Amino acid sequence: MLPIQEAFKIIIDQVQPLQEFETVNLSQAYHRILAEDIYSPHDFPYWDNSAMDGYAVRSQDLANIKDGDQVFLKIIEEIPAGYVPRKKLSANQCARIFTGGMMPEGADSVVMQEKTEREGDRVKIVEPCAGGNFVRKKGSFYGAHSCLLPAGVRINPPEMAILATAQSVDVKVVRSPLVAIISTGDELITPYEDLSKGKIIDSNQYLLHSFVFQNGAKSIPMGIVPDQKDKLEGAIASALEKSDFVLSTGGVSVGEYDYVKEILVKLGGKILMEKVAIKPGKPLTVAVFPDQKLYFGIPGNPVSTMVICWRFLQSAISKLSGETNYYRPQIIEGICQENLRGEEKRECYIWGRANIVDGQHQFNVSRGLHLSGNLINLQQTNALAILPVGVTEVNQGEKIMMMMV
Ligand SMILES: Nc1nc2c(c(=O)[nH]1)N[C@H]1C(S)=C(S)[C@@H](COP(=O)(O)OP(=O)(O)OC[C@H]3O[C@@H](n4cnc5c(N)ncnc54)[C@H](O)[C@@H]3O)O[C@H]1N2
Ligand code: MOO
Ligand SMILES: [Mg+2]
Repeated sequence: MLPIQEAFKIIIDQVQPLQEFETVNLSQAYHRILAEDIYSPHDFPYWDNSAMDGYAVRSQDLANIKDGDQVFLKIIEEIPAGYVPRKKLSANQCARIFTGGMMPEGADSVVMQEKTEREGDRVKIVEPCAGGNFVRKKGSFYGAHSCLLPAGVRINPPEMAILATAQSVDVKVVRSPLVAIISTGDELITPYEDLSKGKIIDSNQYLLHSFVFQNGAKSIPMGIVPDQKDKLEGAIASALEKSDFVLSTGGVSVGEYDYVKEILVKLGGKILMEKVAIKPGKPLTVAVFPDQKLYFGIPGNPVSTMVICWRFLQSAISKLSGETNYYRPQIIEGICQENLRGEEKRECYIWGRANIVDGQHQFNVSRGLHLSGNLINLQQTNALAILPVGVTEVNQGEKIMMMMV
C-alpha cells in the first residue's frame, strides 16, 4: 500500500495546469482563475479624500489649542462625495466635508463632526488636531501601475471588487476544467427509478457532480455503466476523449466484476497506484494516459468517494485549474472529544465536526455507524480527524490533527 503522502505527491506531480485561456466579462469572472497579472493606471485612493463626516481644516490653525481654548473656523464651502472643491483654504478657514469627499486645497486634516459645534457659518473646535488626521491620501494604499492581483488566484468576492476598481472589465481567465463522471455497477439505478430488490441508488454521481462544481470545474455526467467490459471500455474511452480528468466510482477492488484497472491498461493507461494506505478509500486507482490525462478510479463506497475527493482531488482539480496555491485541505490541531480507533496499516479519517470552545478547536465525531457505506452521517461534516498509520488509539482529551473540509 502506498503511503498517503507519496500518493498525493505522485498525483500532484502528474497534474499540469491548463494552458488554455478565455476572456470573460467582469460579471462572469466570479470563481474563475485569473490568467494574467492585474495592474491599474490609477492610484488607490484615486485622490486625497476624507475618511469622516466633519470639517476639512489646516492643522496649523488648531495645533496650539490648550485646555479651555476655543477656536472658530469659517466654513467657506461644502464638499459632499463626488464634488470637486473650488476654493482654497486660508488661515482660520475650513470646509464642511463628508466621508469620501475630495480634500480642498490648503487642507491637510479632517476634524470629525462629533468633536465640533456648528454656529451658523462657523464651527467651534476645542481640541488640537494633528496633520493628516482622517485623510486618505492619494496612492497611499497602492500606487498607479503596481500589481494589484497576480495570475493564478481564484476570483472570489474581494478579487471581484479589485477587478472592478481597477476597471478590468474584460478578464483573462483559465478555461474551466472538464471532469467526466462515471458510476460503475450493475446494482445502480437513478434516484428516479423504483428501488427493486438488490439495487442501490447511484448517489456518487450527485456527490461528484456537486464536488466538481464546488471546485470550479465543469462536470460531464456519463451516467451509470454496468459491470460489462465492453460497455465500460466504451464509456471510459469516450470520457477520456471529452474531458481533462475522468472520475469513476466502483469496480477497483479485487472482485470478479471489478474491471476498471484492466480496461485502463487495455486503453493504454499506466497505473500509477492501485492501493493507498488510507481508510476509507484504500483501492484508489490512478492512471495516466499518453496524452497526460489522469483517470481516478475511486472506490465505490460513498464515504470512500468523499474522502478521496477531499484528500486528493481538491488539490488536483485546483492545480489543473491553474491555481497557484493548490494545497488543500487545511490541517489544524484540535482536542478529541471521545476515544477514537485507528489502524496499524492505514491512515484513518474519521468524520465529524470541529467547533471552537474556549478558544480551542474541539473534534466531535458524527453520531451513528462509521462505515464507508454509511453516507447519511457524513452530513454537515466540517472536519475529519486523522489517525496516522500505527496510531490505533486516541483518547478523549488528547490532541489530534484534523483535516478541515
Ligand atoms: N476482498 C476484498 N474485498 C474488498 C476489499 C479488499 O481489500 N478485499 N476492499 C474493500 C474496500 S476498502 C472498498 S472501499 C471497496 C471498493 O470497492 P470497489 O471500488 O470495487 O467498488 P464496488 O465494489 O463497485 O462498490 C463498493 C460499494 O459501493 C457501492 N457503490 C458503488 N457505486 C456506487 C454509487 N455510484 N453510488 C452509491 N453506492 C455505490 C456498491 O454498491 C458497494 O456496496 O471494496 C471492498 N472490498
Ligand atoms: O477503504 Mo474502504 O474505502 O474501507 O471502505
Ligand atoms: Mg468491487
